[in-house]
Amino acid sequence: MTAMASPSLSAASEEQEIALECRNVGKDYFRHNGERVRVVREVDLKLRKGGFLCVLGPSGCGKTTLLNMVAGFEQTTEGDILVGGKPVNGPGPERGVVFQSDTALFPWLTVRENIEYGLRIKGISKAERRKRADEWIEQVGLTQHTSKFPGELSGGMKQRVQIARVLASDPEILLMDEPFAALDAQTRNYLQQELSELCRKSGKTVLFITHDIQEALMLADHIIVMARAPEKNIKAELHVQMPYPRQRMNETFAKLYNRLMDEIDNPFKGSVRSL
Ligand SMILES: Nc1ncnc2c1ncn2[C@@H]1O[C@H](COP(=O)(O)OP(=O)(O)OP(=O)(O)O)[C@@H](O)[C@H]1O
Repeated sequence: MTAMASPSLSAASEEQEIALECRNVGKDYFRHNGERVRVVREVDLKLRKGGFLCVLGPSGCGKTTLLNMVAGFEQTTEGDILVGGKPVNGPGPERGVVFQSDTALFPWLTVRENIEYGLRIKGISKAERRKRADEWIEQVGLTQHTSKFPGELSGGMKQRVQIARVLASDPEILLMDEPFAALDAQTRNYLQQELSELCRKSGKTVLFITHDIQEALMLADHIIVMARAPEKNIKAELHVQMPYPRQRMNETFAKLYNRLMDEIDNPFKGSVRSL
């Protein structure tokens, strides 16, 4: 493994269209005692259109904070975030967010109504809403459950509704914050395959947060490893060249898994490592 300095981490070569760019992004929070804490530090990255970037790192390293800034839910303290070349100043329809928890669904609306909701806000006609919602319901395998309420669904089904709802609005970038973390292993594996296939078919750009190395290796074409404070956030990057659909039980997978494991376990060495 070679350590190498990288002034700007890049999931995109210069000639590829850039969907998302973070330039020296930092975020401070203030503790209840007034102490200022920098939780995101000097994040530089580029994500190409159609790319699948996983941000991997231990609990508390600032993954969700970074995603929230890209989503426009939080402001940066330092640096800039650009989506499609335009600065992010708040949430926008070109970014669709899938959360870890199913509380993002409206419990009083059916599966179809939940998916139609965002389309209604956008002023899309009733017939078109119905058509789009039903197409996505089918894509995520919920046709038998169209008229059920979230309370009548399993955790995996609810996450599928969230994914369908976001994809039905046709955002350019999908921002996913540990969307499968609360699911059992079997459902999680199944949904990873499903998501990977959906994203490849639709050509969506994805920023996906996880602390699960296997999940990152199943999904991403590019992985960045974040470290906890006080170091600079990004400590390593990996371009994953395994073909899709991926198999967990092969030698390359195991090798990359071990490299990432080492990287997460090891103290930060001061320059970004290319794995
Ligand atoms: N609103 C806030 N005010 C103060 N500190 C915060 C706030 N939100 C997050 N933090 C702190 O910022 C740090 C990073 O939190 P963040 O949720 O981004 O980490 P994470 O890597 O996503 O963790 P996890 O994997 O556990 O979700 C943590 O130490 C957390 O306590």
